[in-house]
Amino acid sequence: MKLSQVLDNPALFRSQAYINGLWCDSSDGKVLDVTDPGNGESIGEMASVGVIESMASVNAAQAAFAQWSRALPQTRGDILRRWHDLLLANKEDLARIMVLEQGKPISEARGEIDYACSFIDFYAEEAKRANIESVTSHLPNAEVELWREPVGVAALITPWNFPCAMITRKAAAALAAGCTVVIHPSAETPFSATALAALAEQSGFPAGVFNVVPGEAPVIVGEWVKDCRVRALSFTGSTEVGRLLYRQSSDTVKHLILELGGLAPFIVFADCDIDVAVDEAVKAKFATSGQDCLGANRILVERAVYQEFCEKFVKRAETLTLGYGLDDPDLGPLMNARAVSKQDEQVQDAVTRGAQLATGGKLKEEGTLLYLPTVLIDVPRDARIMHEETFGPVAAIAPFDNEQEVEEIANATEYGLVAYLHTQSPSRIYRLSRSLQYGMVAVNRTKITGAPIPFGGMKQSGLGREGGRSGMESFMNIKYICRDWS
Ligand SMILES: NC(=O)c1ccc[n+]([C@@H]2O[C@H](COP(=O)([O-])OP(=O)(O)OC[C@H]3O[C@@H](n4cnc5c(N)ncnc54)[C@H](O)[C@@H]3O)[C@@H](O)[C@H]2O)c1
Ligand SMILES: N[C@@H](CC=O)C(=O)O
Repeated sequence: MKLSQVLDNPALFRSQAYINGLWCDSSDGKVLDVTDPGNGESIGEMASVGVIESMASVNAAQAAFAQWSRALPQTRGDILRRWHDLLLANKEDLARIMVLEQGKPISEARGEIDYACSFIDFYAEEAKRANIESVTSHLPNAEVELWREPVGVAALITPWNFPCAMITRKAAAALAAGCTVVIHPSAETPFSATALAALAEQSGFPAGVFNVVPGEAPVIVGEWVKDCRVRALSFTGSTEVGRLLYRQSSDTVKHLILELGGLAPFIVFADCDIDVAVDEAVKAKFATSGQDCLGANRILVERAVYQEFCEKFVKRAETLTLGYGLDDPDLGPLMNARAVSKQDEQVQDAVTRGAQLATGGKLKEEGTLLYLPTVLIDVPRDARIMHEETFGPVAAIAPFDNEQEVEEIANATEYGLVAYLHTQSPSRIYRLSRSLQYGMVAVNRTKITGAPIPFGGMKQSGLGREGGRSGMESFMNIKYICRDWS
């Protein structure tokens, strides 16, 4: 099915880059073929632009910065608000675009549009609150002020698993702060990005403020990292590419926001409500077919309730439906064949090292990307799945005997994005919330994200925060003014 055939609003189907308020093809005519992971069919071709367009996007964003950064915050907020309203008005079409290019179930896609909108809503307000701060002076006859000013052009690089929300979480914050943006979406999901650009154009962002540049990532982003005019780089994606961009940005000392991979521990103590813990673990593992940076990668269960938990979890996993996103199953397909191979490799490795495969471990049907919800139990600590992000529907469960042991297992990783904890003991909640080396700790629940919170990780899960007040401050410099009044 072609994307253009499933939209009520055909203006959302854009197959070109959006630079300086104009839609453009690649100067060398290159295109990307985008396929539906649900059936392998081509849904359309997107312009795959190169160095010329990448540089042009920065030229445009730099030229637009002077006016946009000086616009009243209320004006920026009003335009963001119009963008928000247009996204909501086109929610069904945006959700369908996402299903066709990413594969997720339509209910999840609709949920993502709401989530994406919530960031624009939040920052349309927050734009007005970049207040000047007065500091009580430490010097005689001096007035001390801190001003918050936009850093300049911001490069935003986003992954395929949340094709809209990862863009709005960055772009709304940067635009509210007064930055102009150049956005590079993943090659797997460029149509969501250009649909957002079509709505941004309609909202009235001046030319050059909002640019979307699809194509080969190393070519496009490679220009941006070198360019001194790009003052901030906000990246969401794998830790591997994050490390590369960190190195590449060092020559021009950019502000960096890195939202990288995770290896979340999901810790279940015997004193918790096991049925709740099972329900929450199923959500934390299988949402978006496990293709979520917050996905529960290691499910660690206290030995006294281990067997009960495993039986209930396996039963639940086996009831989950798997199918085509528009039919709204519980799980959709994986993004590509590489993701399928990774599941197979991690399952094989765990089994070879002594884990038991309780269910799944293969595709629902050969030739598809529909990987069965899979549960491995008694997974040994040296298995790959206990150290490498799975990013798929394979759950790894292992027992533990005491708090000290589980804390040590949970922290024995380079990652530190989110940890889940299930226990009724207030003192244990307090102790572990302190000692878990994670940027976010979810206690007796799975859903914790939203526009007002500072999303982000520690260690090699990233730098800086997105969302909330800190999300906007990431795109601002503090200028210190000291005035003599004697
Ligand atoms: N922490 C978070 O908020 C968060 C959110 C979503 C996804 N993720 C992570 O993202 C990963 C999955 O997404 P992905 O497969 O799209 O990640 P990825 O790192 O392969 O790609 C992310 C983005 O980087 C671009 N990119 C790829 N290679 C590049 C290069 N050499 N130079 C410049 N840019 C390059 C891609 O085109 C894409 O736009 C997982 O590791 C997941 O945990 C993190
Ligand atoms: N699930 C995350 C995105 C990571 O993949 C979120 O809620 O923002």
